[in-house]
Amino acid sequence: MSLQDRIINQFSDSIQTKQDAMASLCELIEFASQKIVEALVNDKKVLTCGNGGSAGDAQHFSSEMLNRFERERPALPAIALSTDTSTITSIANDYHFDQIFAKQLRALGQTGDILLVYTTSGNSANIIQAIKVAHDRDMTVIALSGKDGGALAEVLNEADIEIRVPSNSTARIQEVHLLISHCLCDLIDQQLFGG
Ligand SMILES: O=C(CO)[C@@H](O)[C@H](O)[C@H](O)[C@H](O)COP(=O)(O)O
Ligand SMILES: [Zn+2]
Repeated sequence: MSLQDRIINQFSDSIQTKQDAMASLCELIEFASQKIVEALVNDKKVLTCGNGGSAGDAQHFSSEMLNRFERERPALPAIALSTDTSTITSIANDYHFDQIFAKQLRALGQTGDILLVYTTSGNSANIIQAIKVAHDRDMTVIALSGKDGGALAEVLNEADIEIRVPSNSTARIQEVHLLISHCLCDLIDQQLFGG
């Protein structure tokens, strides 16, 4: 296969995964946006986390909340738990990597806040630990996942929302997670500030 054929395959797979996700996930994305809006109008905030490329997704979403998405509007409260290297390295060094998000959440998470997690496998232990702390704090969890949902699917409760991308490819799932993040930003702005 030529290099250009490989590119065409990547684009085709990405387009197909997005079409599959569009067909199955619209209602859940709408519901997740309503949960976030409900938290924001009650002076709560969104905390985000993920590993690797998903750490970037978490940071990407929080920056669009704190700064702006596509229109001028007031800043919205969000914190990415994957950005503070001093805190992350000290928690991992002194305790365990599994605790890097959970310990921050114990300090920053409050009842009614939203924990927005990004994980393609659903099996990242530090995400599972963060979800357990979120439940202790009566926070709602919104999980952007993929594959078979992994261990995450078993720790979520009925008040949480799992948006599982129908794919087994980490890259394809991440590409759809980014699109879902942008949908959430658009829907949040629309519900809070109108059209
Ligand atoms: O971006 C990529 C692969 O596309 C990687 O950095 C990937 O995010 C990392 O392997 C993560 O550790 C995977 O974590 P998860 O999605 O299984 O929770
Ligand atoms: Zn990636």
